[in-house]
Amino acid sequence: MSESYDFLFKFLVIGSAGTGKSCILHQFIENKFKQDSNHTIGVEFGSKVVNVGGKSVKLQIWDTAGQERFRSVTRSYYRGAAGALLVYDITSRETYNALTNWLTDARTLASPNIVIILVGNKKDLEAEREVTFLEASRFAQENELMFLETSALTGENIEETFLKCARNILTKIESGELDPERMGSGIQYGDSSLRRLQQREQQRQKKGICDC
Ligand SMILES: Nc1nc2c(ncn2[C@@H]2O[C@H](COP(=O)(O)OP(=O)(O)OP(=O)(O)O)[C@@H](O)[C@H]2O)c(=O)[nH]1
Repeated sequence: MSESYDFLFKFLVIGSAGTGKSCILHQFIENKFKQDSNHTIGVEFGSKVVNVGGKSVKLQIWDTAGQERFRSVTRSYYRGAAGALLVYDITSRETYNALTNWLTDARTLASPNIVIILVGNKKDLEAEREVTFLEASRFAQENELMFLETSALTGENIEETFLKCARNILTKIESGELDPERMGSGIQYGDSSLRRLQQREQQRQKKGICDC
């Protein structure tokens, strides 16, 4: 069955190994916690259509391996991504310290305009927390990132993370800051949008004929 949607956005999920990227994607798509998550080899893929501000948006999501040995493979998937979830584990300072490198990769390899949301995962493990909410919020602010803490285990803020990122991209399209027709924007018009654009163009042409 063909799906109808207004836009398609390409998303990446990046961050160090073991931060919970695959579990976040699984929770978002299947609405349940992936019990037996193994390290991702290369990349995995998922997609879901969501409603954002009255528009239907298909999210095409690439979940990348965090392990260094897959870095050359995963980097080749960055190109033309419209949005990214940059994930660290709130119980691991090491994964937080690695954020700057991941961020540089995303902005140089995907696009300087990529919309990124910083995600502090494993919020359910409060007793083991090594990174405070405040310091991560400051990092987000300094680097122009949105920010949420999530739990792929309980599902807290998982859907909101994807929606927040998609909403931000949509706002930028509407304000003209992002152009879906630019090569490598990571955005495509879906059937519904194309039909609407065609109708608008036909009306514009009709008006042009009447005007002269
Ligand atoms: N308590 C808790 N554990 C989590 C959460 N998310 C993931 N985990 C656990 O963290 C481990 C790593 O999760 P993955 O989703 O495989 O991590 P990943 O970031 O995809 O790892 P790579 O594929 O190696 O990059 C697993 O043992 C998960 O069960 C969470 O929100 N809370």
